[in-house]
Formats: sequence, C-alpha cells, structure tokens
Amino acid sequence: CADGHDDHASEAHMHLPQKRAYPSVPLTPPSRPLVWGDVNIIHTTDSHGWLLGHQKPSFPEPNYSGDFGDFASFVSHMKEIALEKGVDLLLVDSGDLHDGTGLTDGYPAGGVDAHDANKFFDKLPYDVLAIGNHELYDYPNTLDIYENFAPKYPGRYLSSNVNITVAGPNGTAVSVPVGSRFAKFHTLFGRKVTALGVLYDFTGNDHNTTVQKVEAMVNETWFKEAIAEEPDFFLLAGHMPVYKDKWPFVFNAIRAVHPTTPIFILGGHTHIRDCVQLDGRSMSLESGRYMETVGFLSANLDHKNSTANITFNRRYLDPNRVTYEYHTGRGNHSFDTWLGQEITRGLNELAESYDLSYLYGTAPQDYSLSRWVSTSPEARTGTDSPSSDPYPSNGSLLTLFIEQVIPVALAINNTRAAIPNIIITNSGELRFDLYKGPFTKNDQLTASPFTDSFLYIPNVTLGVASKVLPTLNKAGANEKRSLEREEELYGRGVVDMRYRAWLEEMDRRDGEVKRAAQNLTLGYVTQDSCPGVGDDTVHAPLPYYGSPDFLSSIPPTGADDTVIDLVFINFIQDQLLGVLNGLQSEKVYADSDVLSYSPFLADEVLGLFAAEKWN
Ligand SMILES: Nc1ccn([C@@H]2O[C@H](COP(=O)(O)O)[C@@H](O)[C@H]2O)c(=O)n1
Repeated sequence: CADGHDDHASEAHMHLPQKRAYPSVPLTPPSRPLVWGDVNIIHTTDSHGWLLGHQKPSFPEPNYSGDFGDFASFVSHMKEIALEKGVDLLLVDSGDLHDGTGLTDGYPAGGVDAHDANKFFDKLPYDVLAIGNHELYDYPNTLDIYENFAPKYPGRYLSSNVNITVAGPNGTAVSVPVGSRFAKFHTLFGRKVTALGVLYDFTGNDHNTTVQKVEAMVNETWFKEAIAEEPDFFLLAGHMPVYKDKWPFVFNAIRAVHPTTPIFILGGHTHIRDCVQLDGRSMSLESGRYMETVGFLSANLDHKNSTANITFNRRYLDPNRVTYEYHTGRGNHSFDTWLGQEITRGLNELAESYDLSYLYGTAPQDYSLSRWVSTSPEARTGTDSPSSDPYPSNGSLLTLFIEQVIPVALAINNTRAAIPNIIITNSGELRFDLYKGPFTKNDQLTASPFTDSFLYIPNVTLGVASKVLPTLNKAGANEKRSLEREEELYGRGVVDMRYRAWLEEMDRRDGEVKRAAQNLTLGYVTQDSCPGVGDDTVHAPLPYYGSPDFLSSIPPTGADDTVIDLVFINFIQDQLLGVLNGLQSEKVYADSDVLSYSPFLADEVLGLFAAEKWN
C-alpha cells in the first residue's frame, strides 16, 4: 500500500464505520507544494456531516478518505508551518453543517440534527464560520446553532443577513441574528480584519427564521458602519456561490468606500470547486462539498493604497492523509496529533452510539446518481472502462428509488396500497451513490438524509396526473429552463443543476481522452476562471450522466378518466399544487386537499426496501 497502511487496509473493506480513515488503495500525491503568502486561508464548506471521511473503496472515494481527525492534525501542522514562516493562517467555514450522513442525521429520538457532530467542529480553531441554508430548513436546528454552536465561537459565527426569532427577556418574541452580523479582529501577526458571513437569497427557511436579501443587507446602517473603517483586508465568508450570485453587491458596496483594500471571498452552496476574481485585489474561492475538497487560498499583501494587482494563489486539496502528509512534510508516524486522534476516536464512538452500522440488507450492485461506480478490481485504481448507469437504467439510484424503493416501502401497512398511484419526488432527495455490499443505517442516511414525508391527493384523474411530471420538468428543462423557474428553485436551495452541469462540463472537456490514457485515477478536474491550475492532485474526470429535476414512478395503465392517488414528497408541495392547478380547471387544489400517505419518511424508505428485498 502506497503509504504503508497495509495492516489497516482490511478495515476499509468493512461495512462498519472505520476505526481510522486510512486510504485502502494507493493514492496519487499532490502535484506540487502549496504556494504560501503573507495571508493564508484553509477553507471548508458544505461538509454536510462527512466528518468520518469517505469510506468506500471505489474511486474517487479514497481521494476523500481523510476524516476530521486527520483534518485537525493537518490544520495543527499547517499552523506550525505558518508560525515558522511568520505568516498568518486562518481557518474559515462557509456553512451547511447539517444533513448528509449518519453522524448528523442518525440522532436518536428527541435529538437534534448535527448537534453531536458539530461538537467535533468546535474542536478546531476556526477563525470565522458562516451560516448555510441547511442550518435553516428546521427551526430546532437553527435554535441549536443559536444556543449551543455559535456561542462556542464568540463573535465569529457570522449570520450577517440571517435572524432567528426567540423568546426575549420578558417572554415576548424577538428577532435576533443567529450568530453575529460581522466580526472585527486582529490576526496573529497583527493584521486588522473585517469579516462578514452572508447567506444567498434562500427562501426555503423555516418559520421564525428570516433571510434578508443581500442587496437590502448592504443598505443597512450596521453594514455601512461595519465597513467604514479600513482593515488590512476584508474576509467575506458566506454560503453563496462565487459565480452567478450576489457577491458583487457586497463587493461593490465595499469597493465604493475602499477602492483598493484586499478582499478575500470564501463562498459555498453549489458544491463545486470554483474561483473568480472580481478585480486584481480580490479573489473568491469555493471549495466543493462533503469534505471532498479542502480549499487553500494565499496572497502577498502590499502597502495601503497600492493599486497594483495582488498575487493570489488558490488550490483545491483532496482531503486524505497522503495530501495532508505531503503538504506538512510529515510521515505516517509523525502526522497524527493528540487532538486529531481524539477527534477520530470520538467520531467513531458517536457512530457506534447512533448504531450507524445497523445492517438492513446487502445491496446486489452499485447504484449511482450521475456517475459510474464499479467495484471491479480495476476500479480500485480508477482505470477500468466505465460502465453505463444513466437515468433511467438498472444501475441508476434514481431509477431504483422511484420505481422500486418508494413503491415497495410506501405499500407497507398502507390501506391505500391497492389504489393505483403515481408517486413524484425531486431528484435532490437523493444525495449520494449507493454501493454494492452491506447496506447500513449510515448508507441509508448518506443516500437519503431528509426527514421529508409522503403526501397524496386522492381522486386525481390519470390523464391529469400523468402530465404532472413532464410539466414539473418542463420537457427539456435542462436546456430551456425558464429564468423565473430557475430562480424560484434556486431560492429554495435547489442547486443540483449547477453541480451536475459542472460534472458534465469536466467530462465533456477531456473525459474520454484522460480516462483512455489509464494513467490517472478518477476525481475532480477543475477549470475555473482564476490563473494557473487549481486542483492539487491530477485526475481523470468521471463519466457523467444527466438526470431530471423530478422523478415519477411508472404510471398505472388505464383510461384518462381513471381516478388515482397522486403521491408526492412534501418538499415539492407548493410546486406540485401550482402545476396541478395549471393542468386542469375543475378544482383549485389547496393545502387542505393534501393528506398524509404514509408514516414512513424519505430517510427510512431505502432501509425498509433493503430489509424486504436485499436479505
Ligand atoms: N427537506 C429537504 C431539503 C433539501 N432537499 C434537497 O436538497 C437540496 C439543497 O441542498 P444544498 O446542499 O444544495 O443546499 C435541494 O436540491 C433539495 O432537492 C430536499 O430534498 N429536502
């Protein structure tokens, strides 16, 4: 094994949470050392609970096999290197800590999503953290951030445009920032920083939370006062994509007062690796998702009022021990810090206490969302020829979910099971591939983490019901999606289309040629608009297969006027009612026409199916 972890390799094949996230296969090391500057930033975003690292053996998963303990050791060593060099190194997170793995979503009854997993986050020396949209879908999660998480980072957990309503001193409701609106602090080497934490215009937030539009935020008095004094640099963290979103509102508001002050923007939300320069004295970085990327951004700052371009460098690191050891000059025996090992141990204990290795059944094959996955021996090195799992197909997780899993699971103990139905869900309900072999509670919550419920409207005619899906997808929506519709979906947090477009583009650009060469492992291949190469490790891109935004079960056969149950996931209720009312004029459907279809939630159906069919 490339980095001498043979004795642990067998652990990586177990279905239980790993005792240690050693890569089980040889990993490609980074292509070159990092370029350090006077100011350096390590960036995480959209981690969604992936603190135990990616544990499956098929590529590209081993690229991301470092766990949060490894990351903590990496950060400690990088801090030491920064100290030796006499430069600043900041640690920044851009939000979305909730929803995505068993560690966040596998909490016992009465618990709160991510409450326990977030305790490991606060063991790291984050300088600034920003709130994400997944902190806002459910009020109890936001309240937990407000009461328990933000106070761990006094003044540094930023929610510049996000409020929560809580009980005030005399019992009256008050709307207050979830964290702080802004932070002003000095770095270790005395640089003055003004930081913000901005959320994009999210509209899917729960009651008693508010998100102010970005353009309104920059007109607030507190904002104008916060940016009035010139710092050595602005640090704009935020759960907002660096491209095609509203960073320019914040950037321009600052530039109107400080035309030359350096600005670092650390964005997130679209799950992609991206970099943009809004001018020569600023750089904006977005560092992927699911702890599949750790971003590194550095700059050599010059003197006040200088108008010269600043030299920035950015890098997208694959979070694994080979990467971490390479950049810190450590070997396998000198890499782990006490804190790192404690975090790894604690995460595994949490996985155990949540019973994440509970076995539902054994998956007969891999099922993928948009990419090829295979467990053939060649796939271990990422060099076999890809098999085809587009949607719809037998290898597509979307097909399995909508055509088999949901119909089987929702029929369990259901008095309406004999009534023909059409079931519709958003494809974003599924978040990750499902791999051949033991299918555990952790795998269930990783593939489908949301506690969304299944609802129905009875007595919809088959003629109307069968038009709902094409209308939702607006036949050919991927090519011709109307701006209005895209904005509405985007506001509710639906960004899967941006991530998918990114994967598609990297495959189209040079996928076939790079894969055919068979000398590269599979992974992300980024082309952003910043100078130089961003990916730290060179890979061949994964083959990409597109999928629609919405999925439907196979419709029953019958005449157009046959009445059926129209079943759907609650996340899409508003859109579905809108479409239904546009398709027929006999009845105006409202929330009061919607009934509960099943007690089972979206984060249970794969497990129910596996227990019934995969044993
Ligand atoms: N209850 C929910 C909440 C979200 N989704 C899906 O998640 C996507 C947004 O997540 P990001 O990580 O991209 O912010 C969105 O596309 C929804 O499809 C859901 O299904 N149910």
